[in-house]
Amino acid sequence: MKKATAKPAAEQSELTERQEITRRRLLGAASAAGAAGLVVGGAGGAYGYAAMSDGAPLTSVGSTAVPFHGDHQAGIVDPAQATGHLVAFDLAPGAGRKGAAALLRRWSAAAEAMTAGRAPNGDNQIALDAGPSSLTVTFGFGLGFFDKTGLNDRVPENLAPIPPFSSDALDPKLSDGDLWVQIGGDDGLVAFHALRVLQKEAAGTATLRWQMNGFNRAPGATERPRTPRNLMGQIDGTNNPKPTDKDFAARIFVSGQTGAASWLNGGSYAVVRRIRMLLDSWDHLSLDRQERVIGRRKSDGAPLSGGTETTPVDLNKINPDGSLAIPGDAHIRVAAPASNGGAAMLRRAFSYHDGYDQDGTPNAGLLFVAWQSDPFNGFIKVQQKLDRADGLSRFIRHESSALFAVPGGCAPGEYVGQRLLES
Ligand SMILES: C=CC1=C(C)c2cc3[nH]c(cc4nc(cc5[nH]c(cc1n2)c(C)c5CCC(=O)O)C(CCC(=O)O)=C4C)c(C)c3C=C
Ligand SMILES: [Fe+2]
Repeated sequence: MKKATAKPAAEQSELTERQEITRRRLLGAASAAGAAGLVVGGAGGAYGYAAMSDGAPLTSVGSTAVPFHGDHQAGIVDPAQATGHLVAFDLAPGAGRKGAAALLRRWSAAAEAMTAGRAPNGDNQIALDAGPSSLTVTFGFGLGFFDKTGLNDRVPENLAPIPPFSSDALDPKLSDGDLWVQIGGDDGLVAFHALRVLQKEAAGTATLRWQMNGFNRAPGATERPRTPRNLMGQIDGTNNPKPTDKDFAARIFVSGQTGAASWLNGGSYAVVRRIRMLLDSWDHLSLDRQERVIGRRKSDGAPLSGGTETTPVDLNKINPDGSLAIPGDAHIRVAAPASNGGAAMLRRAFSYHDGYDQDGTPNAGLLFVAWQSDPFNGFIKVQQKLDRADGLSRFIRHESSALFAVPGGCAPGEYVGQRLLES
């Protein structure tokens, strides 16, 4: 990383005139390219960052920074980046509340520096030449965290084990965990750098339980910002709740908690499921069958009830032959809030590919991350329905599962989770 060059938004006035001009140009170019291509950070927006060493600005990809500080942690509302690492740790015996607090303080300091494009303490220089590249680092707590830190009386009521589903094929070694870190960045080295730094900071306090590596399309790969595609080739993420929806904050972020769980206000719950795609079976389906399994066209994501990608789905539309335009077991029918008493979540996924099994089948699929203020009225309710009735079930396998309480964001000088660990 270029040392000590990126500034948090509050310190923008310290930028040199040249940096400021470049920053404005980057922001102007980004807004001209369309809002969908911009990150929206926890504190109210990404800022273009012109890291300078020899007078040349970084590209817009490298120079874009997502503020670490804010009401909510970054990495929830921002578009998923090109590279993602999901990592779970278990607290070491004896680490306790004091050790956990010190770790969160170290992690927050390192994350704050790296997301602003600065080198963290004891840097390993993996990302030395790069700007922040939309790096986000998001921290969450699993049920075991509260037990090992003696904070059982502060467990929020919705942080309960996810019930089993009939189609589950879960690997316990790849599930759960005391602490969770989600890292996302638009540059692979920047994301790996963050992973290594945080892993080193954990030494002696927490051990790695599982790690999953994911990816998405890189910014600039399409002629205009588009909804991501998954490894089945579908446009995936269209009907997510939008920050402009009037109930968006209530659906995604925890609020109104009093007493023991008030530390979680401004936070959220993350459900993490590694879902393998049975791609060989999927590829045998005709395009027509594939589209009817989801209920949308593959080419442009338009619902089979008509229109374009963003046209509202008409679940009641009947074809001329009397059949439902969106089949009865189509994924979007079964998953829709209208079919689940209004239950909704914000899906922010990465694809993964971990090589091939011995029989040649690809070990690939979706690192599904769903954000909601109440997992029982979000992921769990919808998955209970999908488990019974989704036409997509035959082509996917849930292999890992975890639920984390994700605290709200922190202010400068604070660390993530401080309200829990120090009150
Ligand atoms: C429990 C929740 C969900 C799981 C698990 C899930 C897995 C999964 N989904 C796709 C592909 C698509 N999903 C789409 C829409 C969609 N999916 C869910 C929930 C889960 N998906 C919801 C709530 C919705 C929105 C439904 C609606 O209101 O219309 C789509 C269509 C495009 C979109 O709206 O995002 C695709 C494609 C895969 C491949 C998958 C597991 C691997
Ligand atoms: Fe889905």
